[in-house]
Amino acid sequence: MRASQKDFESALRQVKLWKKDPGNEVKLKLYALYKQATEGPCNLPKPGMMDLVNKAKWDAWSALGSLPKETARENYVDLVSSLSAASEPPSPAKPAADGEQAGGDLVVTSENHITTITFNRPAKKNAITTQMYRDIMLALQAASKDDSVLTVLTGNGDYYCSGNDLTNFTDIPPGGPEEKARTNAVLLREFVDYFIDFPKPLVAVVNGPAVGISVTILGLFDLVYASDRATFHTPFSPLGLSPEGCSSYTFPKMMGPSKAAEMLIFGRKLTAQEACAQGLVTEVFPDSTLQKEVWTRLRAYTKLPPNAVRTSREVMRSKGRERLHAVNAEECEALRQRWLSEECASAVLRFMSRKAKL
Ligand SMILES: CCCCCCCCCCC/C=C/C(=O)SCCNC(=O)CCNC(=O)[C@H](O)C(C)(C)COP(=O)(O)OP(=O)(O)OC[C@H]1O[C@@H](n2cnc3c(N)ncnc32)[C@H](O)[C@@H]1OP(=O)(O)O
Repeated sequence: MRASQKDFESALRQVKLWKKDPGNEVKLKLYALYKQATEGPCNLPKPGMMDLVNKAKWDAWSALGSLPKETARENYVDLVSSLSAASEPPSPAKPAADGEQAGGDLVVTSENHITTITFNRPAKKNAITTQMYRDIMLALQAASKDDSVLTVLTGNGDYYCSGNDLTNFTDIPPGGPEEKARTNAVLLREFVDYFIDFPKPLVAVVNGPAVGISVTILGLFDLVYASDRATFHTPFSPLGLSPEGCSSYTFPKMMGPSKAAEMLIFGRKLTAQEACAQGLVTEVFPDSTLQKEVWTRLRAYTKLPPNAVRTSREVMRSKGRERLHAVNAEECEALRQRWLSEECASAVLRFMSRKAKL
């Protein structure tokens, strides 16, 4: 099968997520194939004998002779997929040595029939930018059609996600705040709709604290596995906001109205154990074993007959879907109005001037 540009880009992202160093020999092979695939045959002058690293790279690249770019691309994808298949579960993305984040703010990988979407903005506690909302929708769209059985959301670094990036509210378009609020409401509704309509089991691996919209949408997930370091916080009132992600419906249903009110109206932060007791979290794991235990379990789940899994999920979900869409529409309209409020504007300003922390 020929590797497309998309396969190649996905392989490049996957390499950045490898936890283990594959060794110099593999790295040289990957380097040479990458250069051949993107630039064609090596026509650089040979580095001097003492320039050991660059000479090794030059040798590896030159050894590919006139191999066509497409073949190099294909060989690169094949090599990455063979090495990934033999490796450990997908590891959280690691920041590059110079502090730059590998793989962009959102990293999507697919292996062992699991598509993993990783928030990868650890320096900002994985706050979700407008671009990330769009990329999550694209990733869900692709995951709904790929050969994966499960789709996982997780975070890289110490946080799962600190919710909506509060600077999303600061670029005001020519149409003024009203236009911004209207556009945001439409986009938010579309974003949440993706979760409501997603056809495969959705799993959250909550590796650390979760805030705002990253918590509310958990009510639309099938499984929520959490580290014992995770906390669950929806500080909407202090921000002059109101709940979204269908949480105004899913949370009271799941935990009862008064526990939901404590979280969604009064902003009470839950520990992972409390969230588990309230039904928001499926199971809590010690932070040190979360990754190993969860990925082993998820891999076992992918071995179940996929059509049976999908059918069971569909019969469990179909009855509530229409209701969820109506709730989503209502929540987004309430938020459109909240975004135009003085309470919300001052909360965002307070955060921007760093006087406010949760
Ligand atoms: C397609 C759809 C597009 C539509 C867009 C519409 C948006 C829809 C939104 C729906 C409604 C809103 C839902 C929410 O999610 S509300 C919750 C918002 N989140 C917060 O209020 C959290 C704010 N952050 C904090 O309080 C603290 O940062 C936190 C407790 C999370 C961590 O504190 P800590 O002291 O450990 O770390 P720092 O504060 O120093 O943070 C490190 C850097 O990260 C930046 N940061 C963290 N969180 C956010 C955030 N949510 N938005 C922007 N930036 C964030 C923080 O500023 C630090 O940056 P610097 O190092 O540069 O100072």
